[in-house]
Amino acid sequence: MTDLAIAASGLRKSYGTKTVLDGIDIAVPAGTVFALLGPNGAGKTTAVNILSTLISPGAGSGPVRVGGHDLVAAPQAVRGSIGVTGQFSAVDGLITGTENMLLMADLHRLPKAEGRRAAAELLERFDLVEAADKPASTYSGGMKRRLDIAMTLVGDPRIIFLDEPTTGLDPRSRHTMWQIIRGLVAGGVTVFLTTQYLEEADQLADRIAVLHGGRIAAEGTAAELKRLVPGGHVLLRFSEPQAYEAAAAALRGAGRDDESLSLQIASGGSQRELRAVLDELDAAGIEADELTVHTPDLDDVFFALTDPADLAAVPHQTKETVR
Ligand SMILES: Nc1ncnc2c1ncn2[C@@H]1O[C@H](COP(=O)(O)OP(=O)(O)OP(=O)(O)O)[C@@H](O)[C@H]1O
Repeated sequence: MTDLAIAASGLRKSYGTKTVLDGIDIAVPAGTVFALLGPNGAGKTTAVNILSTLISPGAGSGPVRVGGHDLVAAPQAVRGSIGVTGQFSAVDGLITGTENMLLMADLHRLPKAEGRRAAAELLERFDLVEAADKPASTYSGGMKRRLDIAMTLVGDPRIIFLDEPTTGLDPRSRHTMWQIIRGLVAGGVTVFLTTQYLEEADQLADRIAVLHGGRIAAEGTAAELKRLVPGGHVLLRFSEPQAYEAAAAALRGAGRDDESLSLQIASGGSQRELRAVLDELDAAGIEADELTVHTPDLDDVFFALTDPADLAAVPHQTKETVR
């Protein structure tokens, strides 16, 4: 298990009587991207804060190792191997991009020349050279976020924590950020990210854990998680009630929506299954006005696993691990 960059078992944290983390296990192999997914207030930031030594693990937590160091016994060593980009920017708007970078270099006690070299190199890498001498308050949201990550990388950490790295960014900036994260991983960095965006986890993460009610409700690759939820179907829409009724009679077992004149047929979306539906329609001489194929996406997984009603009904839901 030495190749785990982050390993935590039975991580707990409570505030007063409120249990935020109720014993979660996390194992992130070095050089991979792990996404912790959860709705607002699920405890994602709390997990990041604990793993990055900003707050202590709650009583009863199992051992936690980050970068091979024990979190409680050697917090300084952990800090030396990680970088953290929090939800709220660490960028100081009153000073320039370069000055923000040099400030980080000072915090990392880099010799002056090395600090300047690292700052220049990172500003270049994050496409901030032109803006480098302008006050950071003039930067766009995407530029500030890039500067934030560049600052995180000053000490060349091998593990980085990104708490909701693209929240509030426009689609182009979000894609740029994804490219940056992929670039980091290609360079061997381990990334622990939290996100509310399923697409983001789908795009970036090797493994995804869904946090709900203080527990990991499910964990696996995006494909494995998608397999947890049924929901693949073919949707046929009709404009003529007669055609709709005829199709419903031909496709017995299809779910009906009489208002929208649409039929839903459970399907994995394969060519063979689609052809079977079309053959039955052809045989009955019916043509649908619209046909769409819906395969389950992470949204379906998220909604299936993080229904607030579950928490009231099943306070200790079992963890689903898919391999
Ligand atoms: N210092 C604190 N004192 C009391 N309660 C806290 C404290 N920090 C966090 N909490 C509570 O713990 C819960 C989890 O918060 P956390 O910020 O970890 O969630 P999150 O998943 O990161 O949510 P978001 O997506 O909204 O940032 C919330 O209900 C929050 O109110």
